[in-house]
Amino acid sequence: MKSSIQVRNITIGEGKPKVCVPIVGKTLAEINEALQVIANQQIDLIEWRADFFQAVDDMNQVTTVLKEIRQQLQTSPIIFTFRTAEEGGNKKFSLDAYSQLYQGVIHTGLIDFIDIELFIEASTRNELVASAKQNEVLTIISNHDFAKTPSKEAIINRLKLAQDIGGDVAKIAVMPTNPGDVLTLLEATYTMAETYATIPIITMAMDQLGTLSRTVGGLFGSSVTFASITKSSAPGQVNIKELQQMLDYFYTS
Ligand SMILES: O=C1C[C@@](O)(C(=O)O)C[C@@H](O)[C@@H]1O
Repeated sequence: MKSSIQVRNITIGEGKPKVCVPIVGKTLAEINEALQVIANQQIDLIEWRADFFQAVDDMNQVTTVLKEIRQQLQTSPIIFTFRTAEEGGNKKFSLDAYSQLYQGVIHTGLIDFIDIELFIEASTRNELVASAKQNEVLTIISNHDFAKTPSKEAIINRLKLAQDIGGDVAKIAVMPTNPGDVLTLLEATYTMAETYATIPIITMAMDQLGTLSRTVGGLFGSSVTFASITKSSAPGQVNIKELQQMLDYFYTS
């Protein structure tokens, strides 16, 4: 099975994997600096990792940043992500605070995608998915295992669950401790993409060991790869220029 979605000027799940760059600034000034650098690069999507932003608990400031990003990158799809501390993020937030932030951001009309974690409390998660759909915001349902690489079956089951609860994209990032773990991730990706997926999937093995998955993961069915531009948002992200060169090597379109 193969599936794709069209968003703004790109089709996710078709051809060369799309390159996403995370913005990890702590302040509006730092975010603006990153936006200047991004403007000169060939990128497909940007992710605002709002858990790095100092004033993420102030909805007015969050909206100001989103307006700035939208204004400077008019054609790129924007993903909004608050990564919880439980899954490798930078700030502790109560479930209520997470939910309020997400509802607020969904209603701004400034984003294309919102990244909702698969394993937050289920009713809140489902409410957020429903709210995103009502407001025409696409959902990436995500899971991050910074401690290990789950079994092939467990990886597939998480991606399937993300699909079953209504995600538009299913994503998983795992931590390998040996090369076999990277193979497990790639095998799970391939089986999911070929056999079960009705939506695009994004997978990666983190850290240096996992670099292979960030460069050739697309051949196995992963539709987006995350690259660093100034600072990285996760271990093992390859710098955008090097990544683009490697992708050119493996894909023609
Ligand atoms: O989920 C992901 C993937 C990621 O963790 C990575 O390993 O590249 C980076 C995060 O910013 C993003 O939200």
